[in-house]
Amino acid sequence: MRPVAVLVGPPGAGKTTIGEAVAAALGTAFADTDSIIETRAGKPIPEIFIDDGEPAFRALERTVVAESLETFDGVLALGGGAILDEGTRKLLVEHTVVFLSVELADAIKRVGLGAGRPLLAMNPRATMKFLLEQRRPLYTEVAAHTVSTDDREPEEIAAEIAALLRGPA
Ligand SMILES: Nc1ncnc2c1ncn2[C@@H]1O[C@H](COP(=O)(O)OP(=O)(O)O)[C@@H](O)[C@H]1O
Ligand SMILES: O=C(O)C1=C[C@@H](OP(=O)(O)O)[C@@H](O)[C@H](O)C1
Ligand SMILES: [Mg+2]
Repeated sequence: MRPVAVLVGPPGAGKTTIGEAVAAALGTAFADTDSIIETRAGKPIPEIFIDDGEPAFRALERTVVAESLETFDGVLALGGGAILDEGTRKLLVEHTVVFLSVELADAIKRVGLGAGRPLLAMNPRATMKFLLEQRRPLYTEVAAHTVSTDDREPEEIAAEIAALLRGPA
């Protein structure tokens, strides 16, 4: 088993929201590695960062992503920072990866003051600007398709991705 598609992109790109809609359109399951991590850790992501630190979160993320890439049959959304890990990027070479791109203005509008994303809890605008610049080449490196989400409704974006995954009629 392997995912039908893997969604990557920065926080606020809409991986969770659009992933669910794409899975519904295709009649497949949806999973988000952040939710799996929370279930496994028994606590929300901000608490993992506070109690155990970011390196512990990244280690758990690496394990959960690798397992999901091997076993999950459906649309899989990754957390925005999963692609920072070189091993994860190597695994993604074998998969259909869709990069949901977003520019700073829309990303910040969507995540506000972090909304459960500990990396953005302080100084969200400067942090998001840094994350976008640091990660853009990594998202591009792993992706077979890039879909822009700026100034677009989730339903429209999901329909485009579902059509792309179905392939030519
Ligand atoms: N295309 C979009 N336009 C407007 N708001 C969006 C769009 N995509 C997602 N959102 C909103 O932005 C927030 C973050 O979306 P989410 O799916 O959690 O992103 P990610 O998982 O990539 O961090 C949510 O409140 C969601 O409803
Ligand atoms: O960008 C990141 O490093 C992170 C993004 C979050 O997921 P979303 O991209 O779904 O917000 C979550 O995995 C964690 O807070 C770290
Ligand atoms: Mg998400």
